[in-house]
Amino acid sequence: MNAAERLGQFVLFELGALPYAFLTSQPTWRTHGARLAELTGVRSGQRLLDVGCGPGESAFGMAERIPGLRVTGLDFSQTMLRIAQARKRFDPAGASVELTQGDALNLSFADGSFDAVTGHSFLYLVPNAIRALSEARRVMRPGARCAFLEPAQIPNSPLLPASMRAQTLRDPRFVASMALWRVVSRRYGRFDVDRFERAFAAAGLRPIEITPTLEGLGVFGVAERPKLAALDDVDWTRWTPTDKATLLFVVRDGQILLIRKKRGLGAGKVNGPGGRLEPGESARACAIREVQEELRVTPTGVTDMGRLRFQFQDGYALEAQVFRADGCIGTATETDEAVPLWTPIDAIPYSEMWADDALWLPRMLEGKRIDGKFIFDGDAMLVHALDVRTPLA
Ligand SMILES: Nc1nc2c([nH]c(=O)n2[C@H]2C[C@H](O)[C@@H](COP(=O)(O)OP(=O)(O)OP(=O)(O)O)O2)c(=O)[nH]1
Repeated sequence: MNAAERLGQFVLFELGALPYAFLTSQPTWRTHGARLAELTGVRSGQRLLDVGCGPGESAFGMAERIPGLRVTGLDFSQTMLRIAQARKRFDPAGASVELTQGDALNLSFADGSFDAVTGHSFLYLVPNAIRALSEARRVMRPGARCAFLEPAQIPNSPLLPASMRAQTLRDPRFVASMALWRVVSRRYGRFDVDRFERAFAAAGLRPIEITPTLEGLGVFGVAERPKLAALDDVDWTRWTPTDKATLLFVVRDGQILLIRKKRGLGAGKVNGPGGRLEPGESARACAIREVQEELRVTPTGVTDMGRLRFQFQDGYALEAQVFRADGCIGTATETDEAVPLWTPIDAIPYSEMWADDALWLPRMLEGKRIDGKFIFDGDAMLVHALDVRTPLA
């Protein structure tokens, strides 16, 4: 960005923040913001990211329309956010909205961490709309939708249609906000069906609907992050798990110590003992602690046998480090977490285990190191890749 562009941004987003907040604090702006949330199909309890939230009118409108929705409003302008913070205190929906400063072209949120992304008058102002949409796609869970309201490209039109000008006395702020929208978007660019479709496609989003609004001055663009269907649909180089967990298999005298899991992820299934890492804990320490907690034994001769990466369709991602032990101290005992199952190695009940276990557990028991990637939809394994290596002596 050159000096003139930086100055333009400062004037628009910092100096202009207060008048902008004044003009956009009106019911029509709020209603359109709320409509954006509805267009994504997001529900109570889910998380929505509103990019370029400005002074927050749309974000508050969404939180009000869908009670229980957890809205994160993001903007890069300190002044806009300061105004939004002040308004949050007295807005009836303020408590459901979290405000954060950030760059929409480089979001600091984890992959798949939102159920919806919205933007009101946002894409037309960012220097790179495709980059902004790609980032939105990354932080959306597969199958989630995004919705944007942008000024529309309408050839040879007057500044405002006569019907809108006629509302000036009744709703001067709304009419003024529309006039400002038209003037600023003449300089920064506008959207139509074609531009939305091209931008969505370039960002890997599937268009759902692109419809005019505001008497033709605005256009809603709604798109979906396609569900995961192939391993390449996940960027494994940037992949960060929501949780890290462990699995540990004690193998002694031709038998393997399995459990019938009583609670947590995969309850009811047969598995190895294991669980999620506590803050600051190493994978090895976690694996040993989980065996102690679940079966009241302490594993000995513990070896790291590799890792498994699970990406779930709903956005949850789990990395599990797998360990093997050649013995344990104590007698495996039932707890409120697990029932111990000493099982002959040739009678492992794979049909009662996670679908992927039949792929890698036999290889691990042959002494091979494993590295697996899996995409799951609930309990169903959709695709997988397994790398098996003979460990160095
Ligand atoms: N064998 C196998 N284990 C899996 C698969 N997917 C998966 O999450 N697991 C394991 C890894 C973890 O040991 C366990 C999930 O952690 P957990 O729910 O037991 O965690 P936790 O003990 O911390 O539970 P909680 O206290 O939070 O309830 O499930 C899989 O596909 N195969």
